[in-house]
Amino acid sequence: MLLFNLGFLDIDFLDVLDVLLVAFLLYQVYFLIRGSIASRVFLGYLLVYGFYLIVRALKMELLSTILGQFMEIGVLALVIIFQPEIRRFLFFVGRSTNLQQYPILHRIFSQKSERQTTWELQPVIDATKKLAASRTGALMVIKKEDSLKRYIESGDSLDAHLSKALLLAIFQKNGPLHDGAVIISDGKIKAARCMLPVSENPEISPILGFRHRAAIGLSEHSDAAIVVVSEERGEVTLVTEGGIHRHLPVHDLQEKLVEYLSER
Ligand SMILES: Nc1ncnc2c1ncn2[C@@H]1O[C@H](COP(=O)(O)OP(=O)(O)OP(=O)(O)O)[C@@H](O)[C@H]1O
Repeated sequence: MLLFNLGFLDIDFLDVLDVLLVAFLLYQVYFLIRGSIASRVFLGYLLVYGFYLIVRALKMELLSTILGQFMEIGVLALVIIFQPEIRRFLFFVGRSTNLQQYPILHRIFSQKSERQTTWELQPVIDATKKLAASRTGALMVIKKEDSLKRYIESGDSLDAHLSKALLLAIFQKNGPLHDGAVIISDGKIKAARCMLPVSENPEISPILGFRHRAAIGLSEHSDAAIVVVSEERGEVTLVTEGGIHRHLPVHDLQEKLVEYLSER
């Protein structure tokens, strides 16, 4: 269906839709990679691509063949370079899809895990209170739906019953297990000394160091709830995919944790 004619250009409905979709996709890509080194690589690739289109339109055979080959390899190179961003994008798309609407998919993809109850979370709340009061740094990950297998495997396996005493012992300043994160799932401390992915988001306050960046990094890759106790300031922070809640009084932490972990 022809919409309008611009001199030598016939523009129909599908062309307009095509341009709008490309613009939307480019904006999403920009949104995902802005501020990172990847954004400069992407800009460089776009410039070379623009140059290639001009060279091809001018029918400069040799140059367009060379650039054409480069573009083909470039797509593969882009997939490798942007692997974390692509993963984040697909994760975001997958997460935005409410599986509850599709019972069969929900049954296939949702892991069966016991819901954390207030009672199960009590040791985390009590330990957080004590850790914050004594300004002992801590990083505690509480599993929701997404598997945290690779992060659990990065640490020392414990599979121990969750208790306040054990959490306090783990995060003791000179203890062998205090570095890294503890991962809690189904009322158990699965592992300690776990390594989390560090967020590269340039908008994170410079006041927050690696403990907080690791918590934010994990929230970009999973739906886990992460509790951080700052060693420097003794403040409590809860990080979830929904955002960062800083300066949390302990009773607010409990409320927010229960609310977040029980919502689907
Ligand atoms: N990628 C990571 N995964 C898990 N734990 C990490 C990671 N990076 C840092 N940590 C933990 O954070 C500690 C360093 O915290 P750092 O002082 O840089 O962070 P911070 O956010 O400023 O916290 P604080 O306010 O407690 O000082 C490390 O000793 C380690 O236990």
